[in-house]
Amino acid sequence: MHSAMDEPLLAAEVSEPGSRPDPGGPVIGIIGSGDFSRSLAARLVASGFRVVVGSRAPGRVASAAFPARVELCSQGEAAQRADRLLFVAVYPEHYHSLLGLSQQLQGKVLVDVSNASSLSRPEQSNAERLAQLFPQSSVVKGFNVLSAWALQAGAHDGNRQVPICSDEADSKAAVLQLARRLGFSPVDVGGLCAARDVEEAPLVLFPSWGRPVLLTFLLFLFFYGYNFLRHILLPFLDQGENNFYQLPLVTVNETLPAVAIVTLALVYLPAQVWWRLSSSWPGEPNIRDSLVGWTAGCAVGSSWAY
Ligand SMILES: NC(=O)C1=CN([C@@H]2O[C@H](COP(=O)(O)OP(=O)(O)OC[C@H]3O[C@@H](n4cnc5c(N)ncnc54)[C@H](OP(=O)(O)O)[C@@H]3O)[C@@H](O)[C@H]2O)C=CC1
Ligand SMILES: [Fe+3]
Repeated sequence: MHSAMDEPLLAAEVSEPGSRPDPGGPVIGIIGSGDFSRSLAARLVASGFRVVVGSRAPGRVASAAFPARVELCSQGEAAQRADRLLFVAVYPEHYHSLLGLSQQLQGKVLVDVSNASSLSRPEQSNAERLAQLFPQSSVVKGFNVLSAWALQAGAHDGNRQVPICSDEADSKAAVLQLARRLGFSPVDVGGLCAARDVEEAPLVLFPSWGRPVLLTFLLFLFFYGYNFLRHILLPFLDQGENNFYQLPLVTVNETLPAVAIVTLALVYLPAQVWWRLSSSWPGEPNIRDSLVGWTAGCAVGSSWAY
């Protein structure tokens, strides 16, 4: 029996990640001709894909804004011509203006690239709203964590993980595959209910840093208090020595190395101890694997220690 799983997800299936798809393969559509659309189109073309961009007014879009191989057309035409995947690169408040395209978008995969505008945790994510507006299409959330600049620059540096979620497994697989072809590292984060977190991810500054910062601050207070007692208060009470002028500089300087060494120990010692203990239990590879994770996860903490 023929199933959707038998169909190739994208243009010519290529097994090696570095290889390019067949330029005569399926067409990828983008609705909207703004910053994100331009960068995405450039990246898709550079990766060997055919691209159609649908604009409300294609005649008014500066043709130099897009690579020569990108075709600019009306939104309806782009929706029609895209074989399977269509990126919705318009702001969520304008999604309803696309309702007239429902017919052409039927059965297509809509990739919602929008970000949350605040961390107010609305009831519905943008992607869920898009899915509600277009029940005949399947919606995949993804690519929103990439800035237009990062899309153009490509995955040369740093962290280029792209969380992707959807309720439709086939559609999600197609977008995961596309992200990989563009040189990014897609991460399947589950169903569309995860979209709210994905949309808020670009707004969260230094995720997971709260506790390390608090712990470091408490350690600082502890050692500062200890040094104050030992070098300032006790000599003053004992011998009347006035060392209070040392508080802003000398005491801080005495405190910082202690904080650093304790933080470093907190970061590495638990993993080291467990590692040694677990190496004496030969049948416990899972514990060792999780320790590798622990040590890697301590990178954030170690930067504080330095
Ligand atoms: N810029 C970035 O770095 C990033 C953007 N994003 C997301 O991508 C989406 C697009 O962002 P961006 O490209 O920067 O935005 P722009 O303002 O640059 O472009 C938005 C485009 O939407 C189109 N559009 C369609 N319908 C309407 C409408 N009714 N009113 C106004 N515009 C409409 C317009 O294209 P036309 O006139 O041709 O129809 C316009 O160019 C947003 O959801 C954003 O959150 C996500 C990550 C990064
Ligand atoms: Fe280190």
